[in-house]
Amino acid sequence: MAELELRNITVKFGGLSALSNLSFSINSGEVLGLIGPNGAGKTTVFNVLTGVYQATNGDVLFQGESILGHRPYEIFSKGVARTFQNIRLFANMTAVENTMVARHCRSRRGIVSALFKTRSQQEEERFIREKGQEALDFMGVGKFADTVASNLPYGLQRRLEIARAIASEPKVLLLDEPAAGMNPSESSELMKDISRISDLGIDILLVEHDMKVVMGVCNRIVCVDHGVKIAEGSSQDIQNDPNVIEAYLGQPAAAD
Ligand SMILES: Nc1ncnc2c1ncn2[C@@H]1O[C@H](COP(=O)(O)OP(=O)(O)OP(=O)(O)O)[C@@H](O)[C@H]1O
Repeated sequence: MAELELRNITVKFGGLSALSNLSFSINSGEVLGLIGPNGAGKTTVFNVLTGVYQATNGDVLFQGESILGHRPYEIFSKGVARTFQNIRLFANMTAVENTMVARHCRSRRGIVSALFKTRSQQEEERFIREKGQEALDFMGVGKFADTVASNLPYGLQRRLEIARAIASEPKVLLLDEPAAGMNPSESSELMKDISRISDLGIDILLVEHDMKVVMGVCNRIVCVDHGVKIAEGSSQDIQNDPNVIEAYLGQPAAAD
């Protein structure tokens, strides 16, 4: 079943079509890779799926219902979480506070109980902290719970960003270049993490330039170039696809 779907999406910036009539879906239980050369439109896809950009044409469906025109916070609350190409943590908050902010989207208490710190509010706050700590533990950064985010080394900040997304208990997680800046051993750890996240029942859309990571963890891959889908299939199909080879190398694959 399609969990999150782009249907005939076009996004224009002035005269430039960043996405043209693009359709694909992230299905239940899968890790879907989205690849393409620089400027192909991958981040624009994330911004459309999360309500940051509005499409010029087409529809976006979450669990079969249109979420077109919904605000980013509403889409996040429905269960679509993301990480960013350039890490965007709350730099002055501790690691656990970062995860707690994300978890608050699942809070049942209103503003009144928050203001008056009612007993039920205090209990819920404790619960939110526990859930945040669980997400940190899951991503292996539990012992840094009380460290201010900006004081964490880069690799741990990347892990914290994923922990923050997981703390919101998403149904779908969009990862934008999570291996950027990682060394080979960190990116091979990341591959294991992505599989463990998938095992939690979270569907994943992975944008990544590190092909070893993409080919290693994705069940299926979509390749875009100049905002158009040029190939879709298994990692093997994609590696052998002449359109993909041409998009990356700038010329058709040599015939035998
Ligand atoms: N806010 C914007 N205003 C104008 N043009 C934009 C905007 N966002 C993206 N673009 C353009 O849309 C095209 C697609 O950009 P996008 O960032 O989605 O590509 P990408 O595949 O994520 O690239 P990269 O791999 O380099 O991150 C590019 O030509 C880019 O310059």
